[in-house]
Amino acid sequence: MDAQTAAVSITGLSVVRGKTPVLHGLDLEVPRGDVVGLLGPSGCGKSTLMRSIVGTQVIAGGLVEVLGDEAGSAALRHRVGYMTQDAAVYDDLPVAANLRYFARIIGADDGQVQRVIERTDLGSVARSMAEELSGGQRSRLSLAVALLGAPELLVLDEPTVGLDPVLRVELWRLFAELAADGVTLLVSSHVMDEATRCDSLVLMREGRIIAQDTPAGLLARTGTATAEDAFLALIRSGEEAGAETGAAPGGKTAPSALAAGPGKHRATGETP
Ligand SMILES: Nc1ncnc2c1ncn2[C@@H]1O[C@H](COP(=O)(O)OP(=O)(O)OP(=O)(O)O)[C@@H](O)[C@H]1O
Repeated sequence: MDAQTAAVSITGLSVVRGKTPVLHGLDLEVPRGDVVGLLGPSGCGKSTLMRSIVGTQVIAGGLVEVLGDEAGSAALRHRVGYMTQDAAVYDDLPVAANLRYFARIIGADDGQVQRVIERTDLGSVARSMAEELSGGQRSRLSLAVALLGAPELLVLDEPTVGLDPVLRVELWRLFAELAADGVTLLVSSHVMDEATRCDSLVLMREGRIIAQDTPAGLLARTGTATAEDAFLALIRSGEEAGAETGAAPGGKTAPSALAAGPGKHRATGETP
């Protein structure tokens, strides 16, 4: 996969946060137009990987290329949307005013504000204060902010956390609609049952990618029925391989599934 087809191309990404090595030489390719699930237990490095992709993370080594440009470069400002775990909206502003504010910052017009309100089905609460929104509406407002500027890549950090199953299904339906329009989505979650909604899955553990495959491929390869069991089977096989070779557990247990490709640029970020 080259830069024409890959939305994200990462080679040898290492990140140290504080004094702790958090990512250990990751290789990753995200195909354009796919919904890619980034799954793994809390603390495994999902947010750090996402921050590296959107260019807000200082990296210790490696190459991160996004839509053919260096991660975090000005050329990507309108092409990449990022939704962090905490809703970054103003509680004391109405929904529409929040969106108009963020639209001004990136130079998007009011037509775009209207478009993302419709897209995220927030029309009925457009005049409500953000603090009055339900959890699901608040998540959709954060998503609406990320959608301003019509990004080609959406990086969504645990967008469904804290939502009930019905709202989660609604949000995943919206992700599928966006992907059908050609948007690439990288969506993190530690809810394994969301895996089935993705075109492909990236499983992480302890700062390493232990598998990248389609949901069906992952189940077939591990002989399991759920993503959760597949994850556990991969960990077990990694530990067994580690015991045989003397390698540390949690290392790459499925290197053949990793489609590493040549990144061209070194990513630079703003925060450690
Ligand atoms: N500012 C920081 N300084 C030092 N270590 C940090 C910092 N932020 C995160 N870490 C550590 O980096 C590791 C990866 O954190 P990260 O937030 O990327 O994990 P995550 O998989 O997204 O977790 P979660 O699912 O809980 O959000 C964790 O061990 C965490 O403690």
